[in-house]
Amino acid sequence: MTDQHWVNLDELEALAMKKLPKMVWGYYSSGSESEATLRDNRAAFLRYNIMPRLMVDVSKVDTTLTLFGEKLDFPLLIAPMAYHKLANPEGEVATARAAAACRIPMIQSTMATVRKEEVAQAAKGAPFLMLQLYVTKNRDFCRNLIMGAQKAGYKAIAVTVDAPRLGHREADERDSFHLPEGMAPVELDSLVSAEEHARQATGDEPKSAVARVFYNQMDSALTWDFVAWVRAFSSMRILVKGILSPFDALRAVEVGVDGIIVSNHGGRQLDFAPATLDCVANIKRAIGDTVPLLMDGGVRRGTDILKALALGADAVCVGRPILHGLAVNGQQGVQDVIKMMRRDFEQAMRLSGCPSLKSITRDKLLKQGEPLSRL
Ligand SMILES: Cc1cc2nc3c(=O)[nH]c(=O)nc-3n(C[C@H](O)[C@H](O)[C@H](O)COP(=O)(O)O)c2cc1C
Ligand SMILES: CC(C)CC(=O)C(=O)O
Repeated sequence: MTDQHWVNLDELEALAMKKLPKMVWGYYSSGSESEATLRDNRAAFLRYNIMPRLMVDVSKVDTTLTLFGEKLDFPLLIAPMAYHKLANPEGEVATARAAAACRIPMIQSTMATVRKEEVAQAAKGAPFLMLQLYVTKNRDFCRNLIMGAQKAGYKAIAVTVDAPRLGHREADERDSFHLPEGMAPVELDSLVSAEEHARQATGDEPKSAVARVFYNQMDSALTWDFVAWVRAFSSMRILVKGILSPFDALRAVEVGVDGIIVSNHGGRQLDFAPATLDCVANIKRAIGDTVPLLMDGGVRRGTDILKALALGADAVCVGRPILHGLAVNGQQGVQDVIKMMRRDFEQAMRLSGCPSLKSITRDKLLKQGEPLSRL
């Protein structure tokens, strides 16, 4: 297996592990505490089988969809992740170019290592950009960030609601995770000095610099009235990211969000939170067709996308494999990841007898333990 030749995302992951410094690999790959949720995100996909229906004309399969008024080539978005420059010197610029080339949206993290205006430039041609928002205690800063994104042409914000504190990632503690000198989440410039991100902990402080900065800046008092607060000054669409309970999903719809991202943060926040795939159907039942439903966590195969859609998701987001592609081969590596997922999703649609996204329905799936007679 060479850098150029990997045939699935597990092989790509192994290449990325070899290439990245231990501290970066630890940060990218880990989940919180015993990593039960991290593992379960993947295991949940294995709990479902797909019952193919045959003799359906699948000579053409239509993977396209319209989301927030824009056309996507297939139902995949790039999940927000911090610090792309840890994987490649071009950082989020390379990722954004790949999103544009593959005509899928990118969600940029608040903790990006490239400014949002530069990312917007690089993403020209992508269906749209979203800015993921970590809500800072300093609300003036937060308002400026949102208005800056609106001005730069971002279509939506995705407010991350599963992180009143950063989850306890033991690899980061062990490695005293910190950013290399000269690298910083640039949007936070006016709040946190570059030295602070690179500083090693002293005394009783959290050993991980990311945990320390997060603790000092982010607002653990965040509640649902935040949505109305944003509405009052911004016309951007508002999504919430990190929903697992159908009650929270209903509450989100009640306060007027434009979309929900079912997520447990890739198993990095509450350990023993349920696998996201297991939450999708319940949430879909609760909110119906009110707003688009996205999900992320452990999506690695075309059949995974098909399963998520069959359970009620409109689209999925993919996280770590994007960073692996970026680490192994920059923009081209990210494009290769997206292309492979698209090819494999089309294959899953063909072999299961689903020529359109609409035809991917719950009755194509059989959960472990369910009798065949359910179909
Ligand atoms: C290295 C890394 C950094 C992340 N940074 C953010 C972030 O800044 N904001 C956020 O809302 N989620 C963040 N996430 C969570 C992802 O958006 C997403 O929920 C998760 O990675 C999806 O799972 P997957 O990696 O199994 O595809 C991060 C995840 C990873 C692995
Ligand atoms: C910089 C971090 C707060 C980004 C994050 O959400 C994560 O590492 O999971």
